[in-house]
Amino acid sequence: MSDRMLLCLDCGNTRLKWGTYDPARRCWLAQGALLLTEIGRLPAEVRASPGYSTPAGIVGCIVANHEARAAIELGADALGAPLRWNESQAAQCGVTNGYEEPAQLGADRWAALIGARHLQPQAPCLVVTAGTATTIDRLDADGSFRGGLILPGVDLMRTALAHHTARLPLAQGDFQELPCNTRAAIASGCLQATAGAIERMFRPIAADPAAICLLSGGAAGHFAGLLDIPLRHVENLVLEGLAQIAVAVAVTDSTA
Ligand SMILES: Nc1ncnc2c1ncn2[C@@H]1O[C@H](COP(=O)(O)OP(=O)(O)O)[C@@H](O)[C@H]1O
Ligand SMILES: CC(C)(COP(=O)(O)O)[C@@H](O)C(=O)NCCC(=O)O
Ligand SMILES: [K+]
Repeated sequence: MSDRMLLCLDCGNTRLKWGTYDPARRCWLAQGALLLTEIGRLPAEVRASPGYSTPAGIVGCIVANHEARAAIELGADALGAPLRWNESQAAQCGVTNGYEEPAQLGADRWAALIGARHLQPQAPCLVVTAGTATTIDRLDADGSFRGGLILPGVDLMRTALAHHTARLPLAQGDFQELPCNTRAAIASGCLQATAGAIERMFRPIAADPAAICLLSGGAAGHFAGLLDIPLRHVENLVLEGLAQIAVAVAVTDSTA
């Protein structure tokens, strides 16, 4: 396998997250994020990052629209490295996919499950990514993805209330146990809905002392403190999975 750097790209519905990965030392050189409106800056950002050299390859996952996809493909051309979009599959990197139609599972959820499998190989995991949407996915200790939930992300919940009611503002309130004003009631309701769904999904695995919830995504910090379950925060679990996929792909390509 080439020891050259690999670039991983996770394009969600709000932001493009990127990371440069050193496969020889198995560590990140740099990570960053751009709003979808800033995708054109990707080549410049990545080139300016610590330890940059032309990547041997780029592995990405995308759940955003065609415009974002086309812009990223242009960026990959500018960086002079081949780009491979990873899709959800029936099995990959030690994870098997329990979805009725494996390809229907969001490619970001799939990569996050692979990241979880790598970081907690022996444990039953609840894999939570809190972004535009919040996803709550169950991964058993043998690597089987058993199914999961899609909720509006915490910001989307607040936005939906503001857009579809006459009297509710776009609230930025703090969390309160028993809110006594509208802003705190909205903010706390959205956070409790999310935390409650996570804790409910954790219940079936809670008896296993190794069971853990892996929490990632840009909105994770809003409710992490509310969760009363074993928790590990991972800065970007999707990128962790993409790095494992990129290494596996590079091995396959070099032996083909
Ligand atoms: N600087 C920021 N810009 C945009 N969203 C942010 C920022 N900081 C935190 N967030 C939160 O992160 C969420 C986006 O997280 P992210 O994991 O990038 O989502 P996605 O994968 O859907 O693009 C937003 O909905 C918001 O709650
Ligand atoms: C659920 C999602 C919208 C999450 O997207 P994100 O919050 O990361 O932008 C995305 O994973 C998706 O479009 N999934 C396809 C449907 C599915 O997973 O069943
Ligand atoms: K998500």
